[in-house]
Amino acid sequence: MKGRVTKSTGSWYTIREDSGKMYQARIRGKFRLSNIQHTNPIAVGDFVDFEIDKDEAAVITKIHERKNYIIRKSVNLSKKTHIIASNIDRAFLVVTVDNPKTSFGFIDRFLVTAEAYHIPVTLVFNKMDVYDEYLMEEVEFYQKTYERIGYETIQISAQTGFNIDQLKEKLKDITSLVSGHSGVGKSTLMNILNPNLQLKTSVVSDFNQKGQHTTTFAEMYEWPFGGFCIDTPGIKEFGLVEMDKYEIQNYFPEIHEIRSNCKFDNCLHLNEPKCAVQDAVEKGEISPTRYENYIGFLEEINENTFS
Ligand SMILES: Nc1nc2c(ncn2[C@@H]2O[C@H](COP(=O)(O)OP(=O)(O)OP(=O)(O)O)[C@@H](O)[C@H]2O)c(=O)[nH]1
Ligand SMILES: [Zn+2]
Repeated sequence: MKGRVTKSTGSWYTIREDSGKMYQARIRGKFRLSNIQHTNPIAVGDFVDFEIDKDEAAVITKIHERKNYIIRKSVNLSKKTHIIASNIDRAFLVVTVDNPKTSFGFIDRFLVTAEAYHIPVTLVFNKMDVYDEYLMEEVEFYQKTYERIGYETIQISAQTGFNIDQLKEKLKDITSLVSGHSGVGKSTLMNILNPNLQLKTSVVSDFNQKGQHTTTFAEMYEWPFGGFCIDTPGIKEFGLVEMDKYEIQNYFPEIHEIRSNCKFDNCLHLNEPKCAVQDAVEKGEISPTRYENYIGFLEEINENTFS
């Protein structure tokens, strides 16, 4: 049988069979032993083969190759990482320009990490119902900045329902991740997209009241209109993936596109002569804030390397 892992506790895995029927499954030891890189051999989002053994228990027999996956550092001290979720078709980053204001820095950090993970991103501008003319212009400025380098954007209001049908069209039939920092209206949005999600919120708080481990696990939900959403409680942003200083430019599409025009192959676009990227910033073809954030991320990497 074939299915997809929708939830994992570490020893039990919930599998949604292709027909929609749910199973509780275990894994065979060999998966654990063969896993040298990650603490969890199987993650939410994985496509798996499974069978029902002689004791009527479901057992996972095979994991299909992952298209992509997101990770976090393992809680124990090992060098291994924990796979949070896999096979994500698109991430939707909910942002607001007021109450709270999402910064370019936060957005760019998210985009760089998503690029490193090979996950396309749509920027969702929420709370459009409350913006005055000035803030609307700010939204449009952000949209222009990101659309011209290839990111999709959409304006919505989770409160009034503005453009929610258009957003559903984008979420339909794919596996998505919805992120955003605290207060942007992510929960409000999830609840209008899927009223069943309200259940989950209360389950999580019960769990915490018992004084148990507060690490919550990712879980995959089916949207009522088709497609899946991977919820990662407690994870507001991706952790920065470990990167080499020469690698970062690959995750800025507008830099990546023109870097071969720089005089030096190993140009970092800081103050090297005949640098196509610095020229493009000067001509206004590359957004100055994007360029500043590129330099900021480079500096962070340098600090980590020397400490
Ligand atoms: N005006 C307006 N308010 C909104 C909208 N969406 C959410 N809000 C309000 O913004 C506040 C934060 O919304 P939440 O849905 O709790 O935000 P969140 O992103 O889930 O925040 P955390 O729970 O901290 O992660 C609440 O007071 C919502 O009522 C919107 O489209 N318009
Ligand atoms: Zn350069």
